Formats: sequence, structure tokens, C-alpha cells
Amino acid sequence: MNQFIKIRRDLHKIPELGFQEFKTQRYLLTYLQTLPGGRVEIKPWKTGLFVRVKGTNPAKTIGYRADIDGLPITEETNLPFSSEHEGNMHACGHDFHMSIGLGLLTYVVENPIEDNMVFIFQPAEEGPGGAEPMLKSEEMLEWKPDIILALHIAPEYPVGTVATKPGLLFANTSELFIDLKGRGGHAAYPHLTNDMVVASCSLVTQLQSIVARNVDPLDSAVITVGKITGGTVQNVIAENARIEGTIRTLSPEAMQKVKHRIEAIVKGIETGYECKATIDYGAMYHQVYNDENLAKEFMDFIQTDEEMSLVHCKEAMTGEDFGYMLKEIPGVMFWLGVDSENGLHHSKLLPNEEAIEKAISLLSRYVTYKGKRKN
Ligand SMILES: CC(=O)N[C@@H](CCC[C@H](N)C(=O)O)C(=O)O
Repeated sequence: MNQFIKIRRDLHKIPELGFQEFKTQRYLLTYLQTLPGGRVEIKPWKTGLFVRVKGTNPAKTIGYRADIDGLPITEETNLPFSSEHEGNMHACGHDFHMSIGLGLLTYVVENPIEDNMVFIFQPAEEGPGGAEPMLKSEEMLEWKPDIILALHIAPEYPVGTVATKPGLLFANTSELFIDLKGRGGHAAYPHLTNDMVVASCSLVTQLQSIVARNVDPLDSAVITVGKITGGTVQNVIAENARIEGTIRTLSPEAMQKVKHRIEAIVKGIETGYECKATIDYGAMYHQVYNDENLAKEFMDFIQTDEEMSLVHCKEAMTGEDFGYMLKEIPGVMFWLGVDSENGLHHSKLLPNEEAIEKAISLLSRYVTYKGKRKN
């Protein structure tokens, strides 16, 4: 079996949530220690890592970022290397992102390129966000790349394809948590209570009108409520309810508008249901905006490549805190086809592992080309 497929499987067994990636960090460090020293330097950062591989004649530094956290999803793939961490799963492909990163890193150690490379193994992409604090860290200031690359697996594209575009690729995001507090009581005496189960259901329904009626139809937005909790038992009227969700927009202006409307609707719920509501926007991610020139150059490179095909894709409502890095460092993010019937964040996600070798090989060719002096 290919060494990096084995690494992916090892990492797949140990998914850890944001800023708890202790075993993952240890695994990465153990692997890095097997590489010949001399040109490899490591700086741990919280549960992540910065790794620099010195070039032979560096004029710049090329960055590669891999996110390393898993999701709170119970795996249902029945794979022999399924998650050993009950309730957590690498259901967003970060095991692929890491193994491809280690493959590329190994390549540049064994086949030195002229420029330096910095590998960023970043915690907490799924939340609360590791990219922004990592970007502001001393380690990053010291080793800041001049350009940066990252990929995300794409279940909907076949193996051997890369999809990207210049400019806007992923949405602005904001988490959304709303707590409702009313007066609970006996199920048989609703007139003496303010039922937060009823209030939360009404709130979720009213939120749907924002995208339908307040966002410019030529712009785009998503409000998804992924979780509702409330009440204690079947015959008690609920005193508390909580909804948890996420907002996605293609423009910062639409994000402002959506939040403004959420606040107005929540005020209406407070009045209508005689309750108290608090809104918490949690983590917010800046949109992923590919550098126009670098993206065009990368796309041209793939078009002349014999092993990979290029798809010119549209923007997606996915979020990625890599957007913060791209705000400060010109770079490109792209989708890597992995051909899985079940999509990202699904408990039966089954990405095709052949994509790992293909991505390592593509990125190795690209950084060799990019890291060479042009005379
Ligand atoms: C690539 C991907 O799936 N990213 C996540 C990022 C989530 C950010 C945050 N926790 C939120 O839900 O807003 C995504 O769900 O798009």
C-alpha cells in the first residue's frame, strides 16, 4: 500500500475536535522525525505545526496549508480503519489534506526545490477557527510565506480532477446560536406558560423568509439551522430552547443584512412569545478569495498537465478559515476530486484514496515549477 494512504488511514482512526488535536499533532511530529534532518525545521503552535523546508537557493517561500481537525459525527462507513474516537469522524477530508501535505513535504525534502516551503498544519478549521490566530502568531511572522496553496476534497468530482476559479471561491460564514428563555410549566396548563418549543419552531420557520424575501435574488445566502434543543420531558412545557446554525453569504453586505433581519425577527419572537432571547454569532470566517493571477497561472498549469483535468467551477457556500490567510497572502485554494457518493459532513463519506497520490504528484510538479528561478 502507498505510504501516504497508510498515513491517511492512521489519521482517519484518530479524529479530534478543534484545538484538541493532541494525538494528531503527535502523529505528525513522529512522522516528521523519520525524515532526514538538516533542511527541516519544526515549530509547534498550540495543537498545530509550522514546518519549514529550506530551499537550495531561496528567493521566496511557498506555503501549503492543511487543516487537521475532525467533526462531531459518528462514523458509519464500516471501514476497517474507521474512527476509534467514538462520536468523532474525519468527515471533511482533513485526513486527506494532511497526508497530501506530508507527501508533498517528503517530496521537497527528497527532491529539493530552490525556494523555501512552509507547511502549516492548522487546527480547528471546523470551528472555532485556527487560521486567524495562526496567521497572527510569532511563528507565522517569522516564516510567513509569499504565496500559499490549500486544497479541499470534493466528493462530487471524479479522481484526477481539480476545480477552482480566480477570485471568490467560498462564502463568508457566521455561526448562529440563539437561546430562548420563557416560563415553563405543566403540560396541561399552557395558558400559564410561555412555551419555548413553540417559540423556537416559529423562529426557525420565520428565519427561512430572510433568504426568500430580504436578500437580493442575484446575490446568495444560506441560513441553516442544524440543531434545536429544548425542554426536559414530554409532559412539561419547555422553559428553554436553543437553536444552532450557520449563515453563509457571497458578500459581506449580505451578511450584514441577514444579521440585521435575524435580530429584528428575534425581537418579534421576544414580544410575541413573552420570552428573553440572546443571539451569539460564534465564529465568523472571511470569504475565500483566490488571487486572480496566481489562480489563472495554476489553472493554466493544470491545463497543460497530462495527469489532471481542470474544471472551471462556480463559487460554493462552503466556508473555510483559509480565507483569512488568503486575505493577507496571495494564494490559491482548489477542490480535489475524490468521487464519493456521500458528500462532506456525511457519516458515510468514502473518498477514493487514489486521489492522494495524484494530488501529491501534481503539487510536487507545481512547486518545483513555481520554486524555480525564471531567468
Ligand atoms: C469546508 C467546510 O465544510 N467548512 C465548514 C466550516 C464551518 C465554519 C463554522 N463552524 C460554521 O458553521 O459557520 C463548513 O461548514 O462550510
